[in-house]
Amino acid sequence: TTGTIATDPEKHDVEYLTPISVGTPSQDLMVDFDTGSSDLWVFSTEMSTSDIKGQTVYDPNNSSTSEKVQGSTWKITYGDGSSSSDDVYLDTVTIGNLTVPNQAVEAAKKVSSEFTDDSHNDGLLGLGFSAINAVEPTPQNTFFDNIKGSLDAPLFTVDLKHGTPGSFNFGYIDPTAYIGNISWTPVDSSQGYWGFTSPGYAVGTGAFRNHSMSGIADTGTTLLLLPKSVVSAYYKEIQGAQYDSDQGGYIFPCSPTPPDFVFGVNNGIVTVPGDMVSYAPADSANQNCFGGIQKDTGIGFSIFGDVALKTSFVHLHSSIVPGHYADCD
Ligand SMILES: O=C(NNC1=NCCC1)c1ccc(Br)cc1
Repeated sequence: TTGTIATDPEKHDVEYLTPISVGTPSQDLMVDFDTGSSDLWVFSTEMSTSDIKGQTVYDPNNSSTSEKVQGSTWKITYGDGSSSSDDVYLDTVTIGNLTVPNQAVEAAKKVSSEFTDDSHNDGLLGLGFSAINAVEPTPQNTFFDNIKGSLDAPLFTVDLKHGTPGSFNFGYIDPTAYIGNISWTPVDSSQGYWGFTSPGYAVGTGAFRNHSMSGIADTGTTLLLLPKSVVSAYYKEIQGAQYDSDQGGYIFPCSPTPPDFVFGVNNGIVTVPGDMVSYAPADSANQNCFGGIQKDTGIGFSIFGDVALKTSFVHLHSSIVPGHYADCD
C-alpha cells in the first residue's frame, strides 16, 4: 500500500497542518506532522476549557474503539519551550487511505500557551524515531513505524511548499514531485531524529564554502537554524542586516531581496531563494523583515526546519540498512 495526504501552510508558513481521523466514528483533527518528535498527541476532552481556544478535541469516550493504556502517561517539551502532557489511549488512526487500528493516541490534559494560542492546531503527529517517544513506562510506536511494514517501501516523503498546499507521501516516491536527481545522504538516527551532515554552503552566487553542519530535518520547526559563523557570514552580505536582541534574531530591510542561501546535501545542493529568507515583516516602521535563517546557538546542532524543507523534495527512508534521506529540488 501507499498513501498521500495534503498538508496546508498556516500564515507565513509558520507550520503545516495535516488532517487525520481518530476513533470510531471518526473524529477529524488537523495536526502538525513533526519529523522532530515522535509522539502523536491531540487536544482532548480531558483538558480544562480555558486551555482550548478554537481547537477540535478528541473525545475517547465517544469512540467505540478507544482503549485506555492503563498506567501510561506522557509529558513532552519541544525545542521552542512549548509542552503538553497526560494520558494515553489506543485507537484507530487514519491518514488518507492508511489506517493503523491500534495507534497510541496521547490525549492532552495540559498544553502550554503556545498550543492554546494556535487555534487551528489540534495536536502533533511525530514522524521521528520511536526511540524518543515520551510515553512512560512503555514508549509507543509512531504512526510511521506502525504502518511501514505494510507500505510498498519503508519510506515517506515530505514536500512542503511556500504558501500553498504540499504533501506527505507514504511508501512511494512521486517522480513528478521533483526535477533533477535525488541526492542521498546517510541518516544518523542515534538521537531519534532524522540527522544528517551538510558539507557546506554558499551565499548567493558566491563560491561554495566547505563547512560541515550537522543537523536534523525538522518539519516541526519553522526556521532554518545554523551555526552562528555561517549565519553571520550570510547576513554580512545584506546591507543593513543586524541582530535585533529584542526580536531575538537577524532582521534586514525587506527590499531589495536578499541573496539566496545554498546548502549541500551530500553531492547535491538545496537553494533557499532570497525571497524565502525574508521570513516575515519584523516592524512596519522601517520595512524590516525577520530572517528565516537564524543561529542554532545552544541547541548543539542545526535544525533544517520548514524554511529549508519547503524549497526541496525531501524523502525520508528508514530501511534496515542505516537509513538515508534524499533531498533535491
Ligand atoms: O521540538 C522540536 N521540533 N518540533 C517542534 N518544535 C515546536 C513544536 C514541534 C525540536 C526537535 C529537535 C531539536 Br534539536 C529542536 C527542536
